[in-house]
Amino acid sequence: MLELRQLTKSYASGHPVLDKLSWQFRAGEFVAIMGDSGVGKSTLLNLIAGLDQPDAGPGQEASPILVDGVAMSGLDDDAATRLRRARMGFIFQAFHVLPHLTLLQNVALPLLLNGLPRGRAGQMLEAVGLGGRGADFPHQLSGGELQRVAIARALVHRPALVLADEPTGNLDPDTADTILTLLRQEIKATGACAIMVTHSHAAAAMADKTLQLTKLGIQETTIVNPFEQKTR
Ligand SMILES: Nc1ncnc2c1ncn2[C@@H]1O[C@H](COP(=O)(O)OP(=O)(O)OP(=O)(O)O)[C@@H](O)[C@H]1O
Repeated sequence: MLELRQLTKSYASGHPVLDKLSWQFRAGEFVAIMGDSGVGKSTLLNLIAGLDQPDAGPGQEASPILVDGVAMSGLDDDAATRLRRARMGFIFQAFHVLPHLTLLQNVALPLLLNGLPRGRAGQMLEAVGLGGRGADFPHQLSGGELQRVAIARALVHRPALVLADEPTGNLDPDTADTILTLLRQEIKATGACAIMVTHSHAAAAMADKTLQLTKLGIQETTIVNPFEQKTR
């Protein structure tokens, strides 16, 4: 569904943050990405989202990011926007809930932009526990409630690829658990792939697999939920 081929990203300072990263993400898979602060997790998500560009030029892979076999680097701005809008859902800090729209309108936005029926917006608000709040405006919500709106909006149009950067960062453990269960159910129901960057072991334990990003590259690792460990 998503393939990274020798993906490399350097900032002006020179040394690559991501150095020839290769991985295949499959449809229906919920993957957590963990790693030390500054190792490049958000950079990786931004590149996949097309919000930032990988290194290009001699010695670099020509198509380092493929979505359903389509090279992101081969798309012009319009085509990249269409792909993002139709096929991706974002749970990023940068994609804030829009302040002048009601919660229902915020969640319905991806449906509107994709020409889809808007009925599912109300269902998604309900699924994140905000069923009665559709007419409210974002300023009336707590940080955690806003995050739930962002999650409903990211999933409402059944995207093939969900990208989440610390989606449960400002949620209490119970709400985080409910939200990740919902994310998981959605992925399993729609066959989407979700990639979640997190520092939380409890969140990572909800994923099918956890990848550890280090300076040396990316590799699968085993996460044990500390709350589920048996005491002897
Ligand atoms: N726009 C930028 N210009 C220059 N350097 C950047 C830029 N964005 C990120 N970096 C650097 O790239 C490295 C990786 O940053 P990134 O935000 O991807 O890390 P991260 O793993 O997500 O960290 P954290 O867990 O703290 O959020 C850091 O050293 C950061 O300073």
